[in-house]
Amino acid sequence: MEPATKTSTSQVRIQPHEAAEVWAAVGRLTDNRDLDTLTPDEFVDLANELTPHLPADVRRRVVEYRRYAPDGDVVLMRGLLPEDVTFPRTAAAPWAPATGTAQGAALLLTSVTVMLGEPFNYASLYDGRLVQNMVPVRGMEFTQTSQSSVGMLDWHCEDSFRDDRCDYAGLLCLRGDGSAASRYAQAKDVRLAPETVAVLREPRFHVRPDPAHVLPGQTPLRRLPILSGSKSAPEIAYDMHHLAPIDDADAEAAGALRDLAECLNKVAISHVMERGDLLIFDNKRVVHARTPFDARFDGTDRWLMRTMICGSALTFRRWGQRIPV
Ligand SMILES: O=C(O)CCC(=O)C(=O)O
Ligand SMILES: [Fe+2]
Repeated sequence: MEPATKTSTSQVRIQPHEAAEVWAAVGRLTDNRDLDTLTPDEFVDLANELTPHLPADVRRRVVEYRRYAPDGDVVLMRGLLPEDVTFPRTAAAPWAPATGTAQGAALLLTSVTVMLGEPFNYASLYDGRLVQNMVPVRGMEFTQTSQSSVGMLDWHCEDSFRDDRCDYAGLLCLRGDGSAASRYAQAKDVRLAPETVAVLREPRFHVRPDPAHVLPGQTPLRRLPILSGSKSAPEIAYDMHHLAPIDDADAEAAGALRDLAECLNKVAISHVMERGDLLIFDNKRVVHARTPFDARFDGTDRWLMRTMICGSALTFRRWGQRIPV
């Protein structure tokens, strides 16, 4: 088993002159427009136009990751944002519209992730904004949402309560915080007794909706196995706080969940996101978390932008819209 001190599965370093060239292309394509006036489809179309301007190595590595993930289910790109670009104050909410140079960062993030499929968001999450801000929010410090800070954001996959949850998510860091480590654990690194794995592969669990979603009425609990898929590329659906055995008396299932939580901590990969880091993870094969950090709420707090990606053209066409309900 790999030691827990690993920092990432795969890294791509973007050179300063490459980042400057891409940023210049962002400027040309934006052409002084307010990108917030574009529809989500128009925004993604524009991001697609930016993609050919990305460094060839970035494009090659993203396609390789999508096809074979040869170096693992998490990929980290570093140095995507030029050092001399300044960003506005950290957004005040996940759904706050990007302004000024932050619009360019959102476009850049989308130009990379669009190589994996269709960027989307649910109408129920953060006002359905395509690019969301992962920022601390006052009063939300101890929640199990991206708005938390002094509280640990525990192990989860994005939106396990939906069977059409995203295939990938991309996180671009505009402003880092030295104490906040993003943590990842890959399903393929999980080592458990065969009988525990067998329990986790049975649909003996159900998951509650993520509290970050604004949902009408009672959403039914989704019944699911925690582990699925092939042995060589296993899939995982996990949310430490919102998942439980369907049967309260199912001690075997509860025990398997405990063993899994312990194992995830052992195989965790940690990375402190710095400005210009773009982290992409496979939401079907990786669970993630974030360690506590202090928020000042003064415009200088940690700021990541996130997009979620649907890798299936079929699912995307079924939704019939980029912001499905
Ligand atoms: O802030 C991070 O590193 C991850 C945030 C996250 O996982 C979330 O908002 O769901
Ligand atoms: Fe998350």
